Amino acid sequence: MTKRVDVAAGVITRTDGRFLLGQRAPGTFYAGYWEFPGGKVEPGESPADALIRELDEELGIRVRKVRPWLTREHVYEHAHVRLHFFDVAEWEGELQDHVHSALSWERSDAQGVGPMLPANGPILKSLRLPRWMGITHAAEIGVARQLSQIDDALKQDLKLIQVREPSMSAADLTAFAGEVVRVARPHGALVMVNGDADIACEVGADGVHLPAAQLRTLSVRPECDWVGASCHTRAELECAAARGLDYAVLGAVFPTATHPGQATLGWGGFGELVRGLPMPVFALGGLARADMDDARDAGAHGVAAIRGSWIQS
Ligand SMILES: Nc1nc2c([nH]c(=O)n2[C@H]2C[C@H](O)[C@@H](COP(=O)(O)OP(=O)(O)OP(=O)(O)O)O2)c(=O)[nH]1
Repeated sequence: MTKRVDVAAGVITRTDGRFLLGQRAPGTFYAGYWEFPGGKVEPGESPADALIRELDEELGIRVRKVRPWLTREHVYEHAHVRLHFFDVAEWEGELQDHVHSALSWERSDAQGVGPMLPANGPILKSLRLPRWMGITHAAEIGVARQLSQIDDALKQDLKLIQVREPSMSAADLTAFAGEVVRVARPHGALVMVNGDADIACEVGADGVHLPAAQLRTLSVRPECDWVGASCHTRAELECAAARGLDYAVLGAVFPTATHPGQATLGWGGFGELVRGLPMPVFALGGLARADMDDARDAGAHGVAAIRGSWIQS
């Protein structure tokens, strides 16, 4: 039977958005490959405590705060590894590497070093996902007004848009989504189209976002670069994970105008539901920019919002 090993690894991000990778030293397993700093969880230790210890031993830094992010499993020749990835939110000290051949600060969109450890491919893809997702409601406020709000938000820092227009005809959705893709491109923002992979492809969007009902009946992953889904329960989140989806959106955290009367999770309920999942999960429901820290403390990748995303015009 393959040995099972728990490993804790940390994403240490600089203010310019670059994250730290280390190159495995000669004489170790997969020498020369690049990894996130971290190491094995010892018996009786929590993954978070293991990471704090490893970052002190490996890099000489004192970590003040880590936030759970993703948990992925990978079967290597030597062991079945369960990797607990954390966001290293606060740390102190000077980096002094004691174990790697080299360290490098890398960008998620244009990584300069390689090869990465085989388990880390999806992690790098997850790091390309922006933290804030703006969700459209053009059918409610009018296409022209929505496009102008998108334009304003893109000029600020919006990098991820979900076109969600369940009441639009296919023709109107195609035209609107095509326009969103056109305005988003120069800003390097990703666009996902809710509910229709064919339209997503036709307009050159980056991906498709599946409503929960479509997720439940999905047999094969749509052929889009990015595939995400809306989830409300642990079973739906596990379904999204089992289908190899790139992200999920989970809500409602707080009451919303879109779904009045819907039961809410609060941050405690949200944190319970997302624990141990392999893909990033956005928090949704009654949230605004100011909620980002609470969301990430609860284990969210970021925040998704309809009303909270758009600067009123
Ligand atoms: N630290 C870290 N380990 C990773 C990443 N991705 C990945 O697959 N791993 C795997 C490789 C190893 O099997 C394990 C890390 O264990 P480790 O670095 O403590 O130990 P090791 O196998 O090199 O050897 P040792 O401690 O027994 O000397 O997790 C990553 O990004 N960071």
